[in-house]
Amino acid sequence: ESVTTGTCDLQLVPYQKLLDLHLLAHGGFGSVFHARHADWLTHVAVKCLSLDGAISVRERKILLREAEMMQRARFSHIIPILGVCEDPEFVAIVMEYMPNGSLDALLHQPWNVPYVPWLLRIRMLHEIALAMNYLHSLTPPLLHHDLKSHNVLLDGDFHTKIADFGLAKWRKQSQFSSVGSNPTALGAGTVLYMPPEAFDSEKRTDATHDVYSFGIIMWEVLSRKRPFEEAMELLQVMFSVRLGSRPPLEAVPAEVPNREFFVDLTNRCWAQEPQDRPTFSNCVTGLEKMLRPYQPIELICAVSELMQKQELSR
Ligand SMILES: CNC(=O)c1cc(Oc2ccc(NC(=O)Nc3ccc(SCC(=O)O)c(F)c3)c(F)c2)ccn1
Repeated sequence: ESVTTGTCDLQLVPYQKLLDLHLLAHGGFGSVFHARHADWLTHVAVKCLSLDGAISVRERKILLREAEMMQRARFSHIIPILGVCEDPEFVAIVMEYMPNGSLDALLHQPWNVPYVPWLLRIRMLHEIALAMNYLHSLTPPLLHHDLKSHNVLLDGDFHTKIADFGLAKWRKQSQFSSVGSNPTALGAGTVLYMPPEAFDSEKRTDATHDVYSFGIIMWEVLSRKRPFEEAMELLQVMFSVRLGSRPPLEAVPAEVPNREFFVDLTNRCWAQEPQDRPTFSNCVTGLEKMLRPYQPIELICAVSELMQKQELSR
């Protein structure tokens, strides 16, 4: 019993197989629950659209479109979809549960995570660039347009998985829906990762929009600071970004290995002119060079060091 979308089929998950459902995240247009699957014996994340009451035809269509997109986006560093639940009174997407939460939480909760090894940070940036390079190399390219640290999730081994909660805004009906009209209606976090051209209602953003967002994420990973946290208003961020202002590169610590490379790559990713930004394949090539000098065992030690310190600070 499965739903065929695109190449391989999705499992149809009966609602009664989802045990111990409890709320993980809630937004204007949807909710995400944690659950255990009765047969698979694994933890799953379940996303349903929580519009008023009954499941509308429109709601079902939107969720199935998201499932198709996730199906099309299947890749090693993109959150894996496991199935869809299509009961009369409950329609949802079932996907892998990410036990280590979001990159945003890892970076900005120093009391929980006192230290994030540089080597692990470089691996994370490399994996995000790989995932985005994959999306952009699909035909037609799959543009994310909401890449932010909140949408980067971490599995049990702290490997990154690109996600798109999309709870605060209507699913992208078209890739080129310009947000110039009312960007502050989007989730607050979104504006911080939007390139200057996105604030021009005439202009359409393209693949370089995601590269700009990646530049902001790179700064955030290396500085462990929130971008533009000094700004009082999102409108301030929009105007200053359009005038060329960016988070301060001095916040990238001196002890970052190959600091010059990261400062340069960050500057190029968040360039004011879209055509001056690198492609994700350029980013992957550069980041791979940064990882090459390390032995695999060093990464394993970095992850276990993080786990131990996280354990201690619990
Ligand atoms: C502690 N652990 C957790 O809290 C947790 C929460 C969790 O919640 C969700 C996260 C993401 C999604 N949905 C989603 O990722 N959809 C989607 C759509 C399109 C594309 S393709 C690119 C694009 O077009 O954006 C794509 F890559 C992804 C969701 F439904 C639930 C999942 C796992 N663990």
